[in-house]
Amino acid sequence: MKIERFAIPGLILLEPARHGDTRGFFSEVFNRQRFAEAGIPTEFVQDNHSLSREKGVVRGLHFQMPPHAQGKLVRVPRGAVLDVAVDLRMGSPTYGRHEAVVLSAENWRQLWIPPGFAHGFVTLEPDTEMLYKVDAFYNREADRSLRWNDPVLDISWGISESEAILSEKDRAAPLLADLPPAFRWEG
Ligand SMILES: Cc1cn([C@H]2C[C@H](O)[C@@H](COP(=O)(O)OP(=O)(O)O[C@H]3O[C@@H](C)C(=O)[C@@H](O)[C@H]3O)O2)c(=O)[nH]c1=O
Repeated sequence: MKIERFAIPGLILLEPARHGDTRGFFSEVFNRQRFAEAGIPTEFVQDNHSLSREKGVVRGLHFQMPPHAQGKLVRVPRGAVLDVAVDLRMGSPTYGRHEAVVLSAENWRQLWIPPGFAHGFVTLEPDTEMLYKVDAFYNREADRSLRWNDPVLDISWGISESEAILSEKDRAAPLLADLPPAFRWEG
């Protein structure tokens, strides 16, 4: 399994092996021991699956307030996304900065996003499915959005506001400057 880290501490990109043969392929997409060795020592409590019908669907940027903060292990078994994680940990050397990576059925990459980040993605292909494991349960009251195209975040989504297909909740999401501080950097 290939493992890559970023300038933003905590984010981990993983690429599990895919064993191809004439029938297709086989892949261990999650192995608790190997993922723990890679720095993801967590117990997951929920598996989520979403389908986005069109190219240009933007979901995010989302997070849950403590004590319901979620770490997310995301992957794309069908289609492709540009996946984005924004560091919201107050005091972090990379607070407000983000990473954006392509996750696709083709590149087979997974992104580990620890608690303390806002997460979102834009679909690069129609009929894109996202699967992700989370380490805390969904909590509707703790669920928050951050405006996907807040200029302060400076994220290159590759689409304009008029092209983006968003939920009403995400369209009305607040800017970073208007969010209450949610997370503290713990080094
Ligand atoms: C996230 C979630 C939503 N729901 C419900 C609430 C709502 O009726 C419906 C759709 O919810 P949303 O519009 O929030 O779905 P969506 O916009 O796909 O939300 C997801 O976006 C990505 C970027 C994430 O990082 C996820 O954690 C999650 O926030 O599903 C659950 O029942 N459980 C869950 O864990």
